[in-house]
Amino acid sequence: MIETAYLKTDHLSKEIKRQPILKDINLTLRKGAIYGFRGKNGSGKTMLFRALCGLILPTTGTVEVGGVRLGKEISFPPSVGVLIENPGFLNGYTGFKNLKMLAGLNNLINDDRIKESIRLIGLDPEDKRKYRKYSLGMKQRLGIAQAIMEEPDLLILDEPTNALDSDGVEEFKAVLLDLKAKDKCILIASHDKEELDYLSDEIFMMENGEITDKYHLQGVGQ
Ligand SMILES: Nc1ncnc2c1ncn2[C@@H]1O[C@H](COP(=O)(O)OP(=O)(O)OP(=O)(O)O)[C@@H](O)[C@H]1O
Repeated sequence: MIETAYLKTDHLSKEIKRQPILKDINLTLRKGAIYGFRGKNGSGKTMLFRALCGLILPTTGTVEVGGVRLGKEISFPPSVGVLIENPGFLNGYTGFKNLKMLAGLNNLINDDRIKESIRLIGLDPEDKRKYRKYSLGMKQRLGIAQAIMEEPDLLILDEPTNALDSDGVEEFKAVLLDLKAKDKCILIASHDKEELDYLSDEIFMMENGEITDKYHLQGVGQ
């Protein structure tokens, strides 16, 4: 089978104030696969993810998504869902209203799909509590729902499960495997080796802004 790359980086490097943060990153990632990124605190996972979704520009090298170079023809990947750090949800809105507001930016999905995404990740779309009353894990679940609700071709999740209970982790895994089966390209950074090994088709190890090792796994559902 010939696998075509969906996301490709070519000698991607990033310096901030002359400090190298990312060093010569070369990735070729396809759709229908889950990629895990592991590495110590400060190894560059979040910065790499920022570069892959167009939030920072490389100092040298390129990022291509769907054959289009970021920062040149387009600023952001055409179809992307992102969970990096704290999403900018509004404290005074319910979970549903927060997602509805964000869904309104692209206008691709209806209320039913928003509610389904909330339900899939174990929250109640009819919950009348405001976001400020949500627990840490509920906030993280809503962040995941936001990232997946439009079923984007590229999904970038930075430590998506660190506040989740075991039910939340199971719901998360099921959602991701369903998206993988729908031919999405999925990237996850996590410190949980077991969870990452379970979900991923390939693992990249990062150290000091470099990819120092990678290994293939069976990948669940293959
Ligand atoms: N705004 C910034 N300006 C300068 N340097 C930064 C900035 N943000 C992060 N860094 C540096 O970039 C490097 C990579 O940080 P990054 O957040 O990507 O690591 P990480 O692998 O995601 O870590 P963690 O596991 O703690 O989330 C670190 O050395 C960090 O100090």
